[in-house]
Amino acid sequence: MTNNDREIILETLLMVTKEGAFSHQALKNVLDKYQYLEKKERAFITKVVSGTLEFMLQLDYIIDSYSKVKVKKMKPVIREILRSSVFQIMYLDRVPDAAICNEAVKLAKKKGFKSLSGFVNGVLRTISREKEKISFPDLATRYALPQWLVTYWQQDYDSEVIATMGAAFLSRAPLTVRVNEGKIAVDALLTKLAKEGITARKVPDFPAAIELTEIDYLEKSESFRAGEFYVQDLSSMRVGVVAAPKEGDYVIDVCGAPGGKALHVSELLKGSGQVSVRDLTEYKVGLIKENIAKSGLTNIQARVQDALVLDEQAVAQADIVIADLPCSGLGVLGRKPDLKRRITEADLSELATLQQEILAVVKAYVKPGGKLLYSTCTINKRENEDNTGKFLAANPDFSLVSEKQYLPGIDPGDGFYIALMQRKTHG
Ligand SMILES: C[S@@+](CC[C@H](N)C(=O)[O-])C[C@H]1O[C@@H](n2cnc3c(N)ncnc32)[C@H](O)[C@@H]1O
Repeated sequence: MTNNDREIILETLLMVTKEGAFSHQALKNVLDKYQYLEKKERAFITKVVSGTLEFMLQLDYIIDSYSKVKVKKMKPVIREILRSSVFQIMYLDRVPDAAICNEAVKLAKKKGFKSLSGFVNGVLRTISREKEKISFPDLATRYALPQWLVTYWQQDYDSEVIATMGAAFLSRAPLTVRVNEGKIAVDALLTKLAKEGITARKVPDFPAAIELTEIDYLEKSESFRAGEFYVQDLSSMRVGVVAAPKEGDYVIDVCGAPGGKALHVSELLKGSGQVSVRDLTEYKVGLIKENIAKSGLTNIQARVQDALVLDEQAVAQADIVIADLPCSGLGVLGRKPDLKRRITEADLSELATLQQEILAVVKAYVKPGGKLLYSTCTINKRENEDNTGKFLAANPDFSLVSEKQYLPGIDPGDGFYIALMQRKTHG
């Protein structure tokens, strides 16, 4: 890889860590800006930027262990050069360590830090020499997790579970998609994808799911553009299965964008019934509408509706209400490196309160005898089990049918929580 690639990596990391950009946006911006890059170079830049951000909390520990100047006190350019180089030394074998050090030194000089090039060289060469001996003092550094989050989880999970989740977040999960069986059978899609050069296989216990590997750009797939499959994690597919809609059911999804779960439920209704999907803004509802159009499903409509505001027309109308609510997203930390650095403990409590407020409004839409499904993609008892417990305590006309927290590395798919409740037929 060229020094130019490394300069682009530096530019991208600075956009994220200094200017506060989201990592996927920063990466998209630079890859759009440098259109001339070859596919191999784009892949390298993406890998190093994503990996550096994902492992950052651990990389900083390593650098601090071998540098007199701590990461927090470093000039941003030097800090990002060191972080991305240490990521390569620790986790990529394509480039020899000596070349990584040389390129880092060259880049520091080019960026006007000639006086610090010896420092960069010294720190990186020491880390390269000592790398086999590096050990991590705790779960937070071992799995590149914020210390406050590990402490928070330790209230509810033992260290072994947290370690398993931490390892799962750092491993690359294959991309799972749900086959739109109204359009194509699973086996037929597998044959079609093979012809398109996409490697795919079925997932045990998830009849409509397939896993894709070695896929480079989804939009290139004709089947994807034709709406024959939809990108959806296994955990999220469980919502449709647990909701188990019956023929003719009327379903309201109160926080539905971009529409994954609602589309699944609409498909399970096999052309019968109706699904009303809502979200807060025109933009979000636009995303749902695009996905509905692509799916070819006709028993589903989308509209703007604030879930915190009662929709009088919907009171006692729904056989099933799906409340897949905004949450802290701790179950998908592996896919969202920004979240790890941004989320705070205060956010967790705020979200738990918002979820309670939404549930208190949307419960009214459930018919007597109907179901309320509450789900989140997080691992946090305050948002999950505690909220369900509070809801049931405040609403004796509802009872718990089932409840499960799915944990990454332990259950297939992302971390996820689903509670199914039922409204009593009378009283
Ligand atoms: C977890 S996501 C939903 C994912 C969706 N169920 C799916 O499967 O594709 C939560 C959604 O809640 C929406 N949201 C947040 N606050 C809301 C509110 N007050 N009313 C309606 N939707 C809201 C967000 O815009 C976001 O799209």
